[in-house]
Amino acid sequence: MTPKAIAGTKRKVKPSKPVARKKAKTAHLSVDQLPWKSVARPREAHASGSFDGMLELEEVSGVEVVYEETEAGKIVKFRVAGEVTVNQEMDTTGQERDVPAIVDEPAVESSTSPAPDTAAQADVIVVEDSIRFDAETMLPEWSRFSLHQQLAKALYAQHFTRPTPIQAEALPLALSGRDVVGVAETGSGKTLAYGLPILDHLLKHASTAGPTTKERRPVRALVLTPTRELALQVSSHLNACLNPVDISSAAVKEEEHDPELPAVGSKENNKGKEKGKGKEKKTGDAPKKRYGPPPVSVAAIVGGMSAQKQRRILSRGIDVLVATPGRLWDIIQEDDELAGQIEQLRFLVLDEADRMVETGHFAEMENILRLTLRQNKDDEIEPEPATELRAGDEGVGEAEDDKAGVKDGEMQTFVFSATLSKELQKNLKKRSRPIKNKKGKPASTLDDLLMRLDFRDSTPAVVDIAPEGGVVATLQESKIECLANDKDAYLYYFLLRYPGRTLVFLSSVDGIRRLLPIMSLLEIPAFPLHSQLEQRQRLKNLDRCAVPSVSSVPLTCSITYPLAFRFKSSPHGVLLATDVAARGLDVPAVDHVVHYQVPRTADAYVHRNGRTARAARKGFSLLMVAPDERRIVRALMGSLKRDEDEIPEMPVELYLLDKLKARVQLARDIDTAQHRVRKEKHEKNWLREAAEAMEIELDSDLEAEEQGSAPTKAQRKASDAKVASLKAELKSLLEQPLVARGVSTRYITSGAVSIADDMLAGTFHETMLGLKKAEAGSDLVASKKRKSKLKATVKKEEFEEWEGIAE
Ligand SMILES: Nc1ncnc2c1ncn2[C@@H]1O[C@H](COP(=O)(O)OP(=O)(O)OP(=O)(O)O)[C@@H](O)[C@H]1O
Repeated sequence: MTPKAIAGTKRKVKPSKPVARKKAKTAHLSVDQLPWKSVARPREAHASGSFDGMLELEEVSGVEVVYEETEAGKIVKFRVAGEVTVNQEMDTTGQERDVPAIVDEPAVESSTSPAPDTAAQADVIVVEDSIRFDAETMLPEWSRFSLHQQLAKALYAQHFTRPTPIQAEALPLALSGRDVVGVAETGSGKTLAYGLPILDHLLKHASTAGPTTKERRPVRALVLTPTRELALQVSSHLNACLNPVDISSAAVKEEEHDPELPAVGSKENNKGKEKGKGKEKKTGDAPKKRYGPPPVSVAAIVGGMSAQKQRRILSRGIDVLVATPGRLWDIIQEDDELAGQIEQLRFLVLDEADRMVETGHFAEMENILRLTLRQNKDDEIEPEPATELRAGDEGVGEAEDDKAGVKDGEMQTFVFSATLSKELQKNLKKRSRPIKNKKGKPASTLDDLLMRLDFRDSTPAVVDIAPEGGVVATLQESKIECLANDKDAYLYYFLLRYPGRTLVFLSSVDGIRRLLPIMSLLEIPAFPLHSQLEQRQRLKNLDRCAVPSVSSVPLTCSITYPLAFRFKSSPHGVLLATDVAARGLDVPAVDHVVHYQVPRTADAYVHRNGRTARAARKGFSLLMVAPDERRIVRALMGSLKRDEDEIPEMPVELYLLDKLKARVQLARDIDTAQHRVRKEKHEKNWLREAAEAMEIELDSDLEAEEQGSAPTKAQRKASDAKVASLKAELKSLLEQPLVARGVSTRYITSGAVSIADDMLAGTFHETMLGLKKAEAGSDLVASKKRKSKLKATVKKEEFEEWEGIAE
């Protein structure tokens, strides 16, 4: 096969095996040397159950498989898209044959990012644009950062037209070599705020950083995250910025977004320069794919991954390693080379640093951080007095003084979270030791941990743009004050009244185990997520509630995702979760967060709420408050410097709630009856199995006792009948329509409330007849108005009824 001429090639890379160069047009490599590409999965794909526990996915594309009959047996040939042909010869028994390696000259995309000279890295598809990409005009809001062309294209392709506020504040600092402590609201794009400077540096220095063929690519950046899910998410978020991008299809998508934008190649577009939009210039026909080494690689190494896979990833070389501290420390202990690389890091990131200490990773974190300390004490810089940067401050983005910033080639440190206390930020910046308690210990474990960071910057820049009180502008909060026993009914009401993807936070695994069967009996599609589930099941359940968001689907990438990569979308999915899901997870389009139990800390409240209202989307949170939790709410709001009455109360149609309470009670009765039977069976089996395992015979008295306490056949029959009758009763209740007070379903235009108009307008509620279809947030606004009118007329004492119950 003859490779096609490579049009527009700016630079050619020497073949990794010079002997074979130009002797043939084909490459004979082992399976591992095929151009495997780590698939940058959409963020929610970390949740994909379709992967059955696979935490990393690689694919090889553009490879044609050809079978040839030869005298020696059947040969399998892998033909790679016209540029390189990779032959893997096998006989019919599947034995690989040793064929000399011959590699064609791969093309690289840009002269600014020459690729390392290594065959192991010849595994990325380079897309030659059919239109010219001009960052200045196509992505003007990012142009001041002069990001590497690849990153600009990726941002364009993902329709990230402008930086988010934290990105706008942190990028200039990080790009100019400062250490940065970034605090910004949940879902505000912190990952790219630290990720883009790292990738930009690595892409721009790819030529000098390139190792030789035999060397393992050294880890240049380490991102530590508290959970596996978050590590996988960060890795795929960063990989999405490195994926080859086909700008022509990105431009087409852009047009879909903005109807005013002329079609690529249209007359208007060709006049683009004058019009100011659609300035891309067509330079050819369909985009061309070619193969070249990846200038930068990002991968996650987390618990649950096979050792073999881990070794393969590491041996191939990772520039940006995203890891959880526990697993990373395990590997470091057995891998001196990796330990050496961690000592030489160019970037260190702590994402959600405050959670890291909560999850009990303190010891591993401490060990890893110790590796990043400077060996030579003389290198340490005297800390400067602190000056805090706020959005809008002059001088943001410029070095505060001549000494600020890290020396060339030294490690830059980024610490990001949505919740880092002001006191801690100040201490970090001044690098002063935290205030100690009476026993001489630091004020908090987090203080202690962060004080172990060896910032190379004399004055790490602190960018704190977290909103006052931790509330994201697009989030609407609400609360329901009710008895603890009524929470199931109120939750059920909320889920029926406001269908949507809902994340319900409970404080214990037992709570989830109790609620799950009740929800299931009430036909609510609920899934559990907690630490006692297997990782695979956790990811699967998360997936069930996730759908791809527009920004996360690689619409413009030249790589097509495998078919298995389908999402089980469930627009009304309900996830019953503990705080395992509270931090960092970017599950797109979560409509509501419900705090079934009041969180114990203000940070937990902020992070739980942060699972909705992400990336400037609207979101809604509901706090369910039992009388004994009011005290906690008061303290929680106090520590956020807010007034507890600020959170408006959710309106509830009490007439319908009563009907739902009856259903919930039945579901509980059924569950209790079934649970009793399950428990009896379990206990009986347990005793037998334990006796069998110990090879002992059950004491005859014990057996008799067991026989005596065990339900008789008649009793079992009676209990089965009871469950069946309760189930039938519940079924009939579930079949009955929920009709609001005063509504006549027989004569829809009559009755105190006519539903005819709503039916004609299509605004009627499908499950709750008589109510209008509404978003939780809009109902809240309406009820707020209603309440303020009422307030003018009704005596204050009447509103204080609740207070009476609470005290
Ligand atoms: N400039 C941008 N424009 C539009 N969307 C963006 C931009 N940058 C990031 N996003 C999207 O915003 C979402 C949230 O980003 P990210 O997960 O980084 O938030 P975060 O601040 O780290 O949140 P958390 O504190 O909850 O971890 C992601 O889906 C991401 O793709």
